[in-house]
Amino acid sequence: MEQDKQETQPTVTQEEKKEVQQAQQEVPAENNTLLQTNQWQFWNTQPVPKMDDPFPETSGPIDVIKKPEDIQKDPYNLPAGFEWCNLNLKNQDDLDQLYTLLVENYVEDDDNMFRFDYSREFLRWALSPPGQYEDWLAGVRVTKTKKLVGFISGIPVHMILQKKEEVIKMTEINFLCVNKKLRSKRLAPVLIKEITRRVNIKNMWQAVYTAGVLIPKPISIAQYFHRSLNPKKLIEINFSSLGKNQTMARVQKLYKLPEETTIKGLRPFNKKDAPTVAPMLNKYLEQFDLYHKFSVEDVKHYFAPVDNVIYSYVVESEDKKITDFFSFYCLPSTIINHPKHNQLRAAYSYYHFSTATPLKDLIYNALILAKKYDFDVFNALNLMENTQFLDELLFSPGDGNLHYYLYNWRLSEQFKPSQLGMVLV
Ligand SMILES: CCCCCCCCCCCCCC(=O)SCCNC(=O)CCNC(=O)[C@H](O)C(C)(C)COP(=O)(O)OP(=O)(O)OC[C@H]1O[C@@H](n2cnc3c(N)ncnc32)[C@H](O)[C@@H]1OP(=O)(O)O
Repeated sequence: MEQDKQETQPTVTQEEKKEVQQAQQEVPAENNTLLQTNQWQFWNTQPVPKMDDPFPETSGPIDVIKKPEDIQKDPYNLPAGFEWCNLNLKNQDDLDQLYTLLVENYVEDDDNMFRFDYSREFLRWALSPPGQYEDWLAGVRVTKTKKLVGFISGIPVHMILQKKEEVIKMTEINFLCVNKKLRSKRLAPVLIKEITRRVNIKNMWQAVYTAGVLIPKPISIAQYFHRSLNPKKLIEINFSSLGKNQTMARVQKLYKLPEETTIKGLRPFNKKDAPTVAPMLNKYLEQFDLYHKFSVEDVKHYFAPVDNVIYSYVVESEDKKITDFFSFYCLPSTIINHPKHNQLRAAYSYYHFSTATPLKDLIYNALILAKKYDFDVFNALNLMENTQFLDELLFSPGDGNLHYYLYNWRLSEQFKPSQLGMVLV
């Protein structure tokens, strides 16, 4: 939800910006008491840095690698009446069950007005990348009814940290979810321990994940920014509101976009572009301290356009050379209990690179396309080089933070959002 209720371009001075950036590097003040009581019953047992640990001289793993024979062979015990399952998203019934679990129980905003509604096609796309392991989509079912009540996913990623040459093969964890009726029963730690076991079996010892909640210990804290595309609807659903002295007509005029894109040579990405796009994207990402190194197969999978899932574009020069790239993904939210609207259509800025067209122009064209595809809002995090375009393209800061985490890896520094080169869906 938009934090700034003013539907105008935020007027933030450079100094204020610096302050915000600095604050983001520190643990938020309201969590100081948690920090002192050190109350993390589960997280205190895990190989993650403590909130107040000093930064070491060098980065590296926290726990030693276990010998294969020391990795627990059997799944972790579940409470009586529940059982483990592997989800196969090619199976329509499994896909339907996962969709239903998430659409009814997954992440909501702080005011419980919106809940993510990842579509079935989106889940299939996000959870079936090249090299996926079938037991990394771990579900918990009620033994009697087989109803899916818990889930956690891992996908393989090849990470580069702090500009080192070495690729660290790890897992990206996402979609941790427990049915609302089973909350606060310590099921989440069991899901996390079980996926850890399944990842360790594949001889991988690190993970990357993001969460709205604060747990020990974020490597960085990014912030969401929102660009209105359909201001009338956003105001009607209380996502944003009219500022003082503003009229709906003025706000609509402010956010109006052209019907057609403005960059010559802009066209949808095609799988055939992957061998060119993969090295260019990796080259762009090299400037950041945390990123996933994309293979050609990854690029084909992650960026081949799919309606209502992923939209990707390249800019081609007159001599047919690809110079720039941008993409955004489609993640609607259910609008909880609204008399008129039931879904917020949100586009999220994903990966991009630019060698000829300024980034601001690329994202301006992403906005035009997102509007054309009937999205209500375009969201972006303040990571990578995104602060270059947020102000000028009329994004307003949101009220939620996104914490980035690494499992079993201690960093020698706290990352600023601008050091992050990775977007998790
Ligand atoms: C080497 C490989 C390693 C692989 C694993 C790497 C780690 C992956 C880590 C997971 C990355 C996930 C990335 C995403 O998917 S982030 C999205 C998370 N999902 C949601 O927010 C959906 C709505 N909420 C729920 O479904 C439940 O509230 C969940 C399932 C989140 C917790 O269920 P419940 O509310 O019924 O709680 P509990 O009684 O079972 O358990 C309480 C314990 O769980 C800790 N908790 C709560 N929320 C989170 C959270 N988002 N990440 C990590 N830990 C979390 C909490 O601090 C407490 O521990 P401690 O305070 O006592 O210490």
